[in-house]
Amino acid sequence: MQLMLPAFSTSSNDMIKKWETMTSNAGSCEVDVWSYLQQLSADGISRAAFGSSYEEGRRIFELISEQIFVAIPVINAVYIPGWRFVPTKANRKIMQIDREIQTLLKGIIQKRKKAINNGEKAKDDLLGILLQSNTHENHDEHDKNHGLTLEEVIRECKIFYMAGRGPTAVLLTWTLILLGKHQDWQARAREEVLAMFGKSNPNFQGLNHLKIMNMILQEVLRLYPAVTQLTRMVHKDIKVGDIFLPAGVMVNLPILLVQQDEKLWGANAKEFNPERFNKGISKATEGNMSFFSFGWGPRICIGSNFAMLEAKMALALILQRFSFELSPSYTHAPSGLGTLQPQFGAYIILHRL
Ligand code: HEM
Repeated sequence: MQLMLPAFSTSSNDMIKKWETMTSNAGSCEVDVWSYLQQLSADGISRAAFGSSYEEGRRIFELISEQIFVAIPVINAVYIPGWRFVPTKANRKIMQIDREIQTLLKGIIQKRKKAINNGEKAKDDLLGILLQSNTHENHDEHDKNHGLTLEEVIRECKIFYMAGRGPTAVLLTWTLILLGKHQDWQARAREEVLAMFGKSNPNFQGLNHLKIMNMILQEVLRLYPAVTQLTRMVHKDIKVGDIFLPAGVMVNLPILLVQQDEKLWGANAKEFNPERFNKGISKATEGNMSFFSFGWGPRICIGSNFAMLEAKMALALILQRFSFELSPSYTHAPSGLGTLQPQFGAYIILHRL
């Protein structure tokens, strides 16, 4: 994870520089932080996973967003087996975008493979790690018996790209909104950051020791989980408590509802109170399975440490340089399509420190 820190630092500092320019005249300005944080998180995942900056990978991001936009109505429609192979307008668009993404990613991968074959050291990013493990395992990219095929490497990169860029922006956005509203917690978080780093660039060890910030991020994840629900299929008949679940049944796990349930979290379940995480997650949950913003079990999010480190880096840099409050033009309207997003943006007033 430590190797990813320079990527997070570069992306966050790029965003901070833009905000500094915007506040340079009046000392303060109103910003819709949602769009900046989406770009920050896209940039972070791009640099960390592909070593390419957001600017270079912009076309890929545009394509993935376009594909999701076209695919959502198709996914939400009544399921008909084999329908996705019927050449409807939407299906043809999805396939065309897919081909374009594959071509772009193939270009990046092939450039890297050439460099590795020419004796260059593999880069310390996800793609570099996948390709290097493949050069040991698999000298023939079409040999399906060893290592990953080129298509599989592409698929892995695409999953990372898609799974990694959205939720961290969501976490950071709700954090700024809540800290904009709860000035006492913003002040406590800033005090901790300044005591740890002063105005210097945050380092890995320091970020891992920010207790107040960790409590704040846990509480934001509890109240505004980026992924609001999970679905699982029951594979064999099972009894859970008094409920019998036959094989084949789909079960919905409503993360958001469980994490705000008063029976599990007490009468103040819906209030923002990071203090509840003061003694860690197991104390806060009293041993219940009531906090699972990153999922649970074998399919738990593999990017949770990545997301927390990126969020801490960005938040520490913001707190060092700005104080902020909610703008009167902010409308609170969390919307749950895909991830839990602020439907009308996240308008914050930034003040230069
Ligand atoms: C605050 C940020 C994030 C949240 C709240 C989050 C949440 C989740 C959740 C709820 C799941 C589903 C787990 C399950 O089915 O049990 C998941 C899966 C996944 N996440 Fe994240 N995630 C975040 C950031 C990231 C990042 C930054 C990456 C990549 C670097 C990432 C990569 C993945 C992948 C690849 C999966 C699929 C794992 C699998 O199916 O085996 N996530 N995430």
